[in-house]
Amino acid sequence: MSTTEPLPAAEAAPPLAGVPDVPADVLAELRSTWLPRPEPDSAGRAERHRLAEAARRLIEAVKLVDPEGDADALGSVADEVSDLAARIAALPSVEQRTPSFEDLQLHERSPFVGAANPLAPPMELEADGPVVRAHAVFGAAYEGPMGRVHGGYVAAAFDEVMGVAQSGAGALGMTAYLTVRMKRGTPLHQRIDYEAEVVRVEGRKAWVEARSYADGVLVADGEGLFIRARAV
Ligand SMILES: CCCCCCCCCC(=O)SCCNC(=O)CCNC(=O)[C@H](O)C(C)(C)COP(=O)(O)OP(=O)(O)OC[C@H]1O[C@@H](n2cnc3c(N)ncnc32)[C@H](O)[C@@H]1OP(=O)(O)O
Repeated sequence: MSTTEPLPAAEAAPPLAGVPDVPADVLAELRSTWLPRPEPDSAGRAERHRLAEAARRLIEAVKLVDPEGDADALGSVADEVSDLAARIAALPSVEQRTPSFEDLQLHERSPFVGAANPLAPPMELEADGPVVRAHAVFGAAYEGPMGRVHGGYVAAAFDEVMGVAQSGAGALGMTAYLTVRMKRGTPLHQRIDYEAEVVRVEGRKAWVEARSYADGVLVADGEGLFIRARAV
């Protein structure tokens, strides 16, 4: 995959031979975990999303704050944030009850697209069908080389969009391997576009290809093998 031509529109992609025959209602439910991003189903969930967004801003601010600045001010906010963390930890935890469907949604919990996960940029998923399109902006907390996204996060973003592509196509596997060619640095603070599609399925194995672009320029491409668990 060395072209910078975008993949064909999802609607135009032909049905993929070999994809297991997953019942339509099961596929629809799977796809509903990533597209479209649902509105919060409760006031509490909306506030949890607002909290996660505030935590993202906190992470970014902590990453960027100057240690040569006012040490007393730094110490004071460190105490306050520590107190806040303790207050949040004292609230009821999702791990103390049976998770709901909404709790389990990728859009809720994922470290890439999860609205409730402050580690998620968050990435936005854009398309239905076998071709997944996504975009994300990575802040300073994701920095590896100066001004560029850390290679581990570059690869992890591919895992997410490839995982969604094979899941959405009904392959339902887990990543067995992932190869990412980092052709240029992935810049921080600007939109990175992704596209991924299942290219081959054999039995429980699905091969997925993906590409990422910054301002229309190919920055990385790769492929992965996803293997569906044996039927039990
Ligand atoms: C709505 C959800 C959307 C999801 C979005 C998020 C996506 C995130 C995706 C992930 O990050 S998944 C988490 C990271 N991956 C893992 O934790 C996987 C850990 N590994 C495993 O659980 C198992 O190794 C695995 C399920 C991948 C395979 O175990 P199996 O016991 O099913 O494999 P088995 O030994 O039966 O081998 C089946 C075939 O696959 C081949 N194979 C197995 N592992 C392989 C490997 N690593 N590389 C290449 N080939 C492999 C194996 O040779 C064999 O080939 P043949 O059928 O041709 O003989």
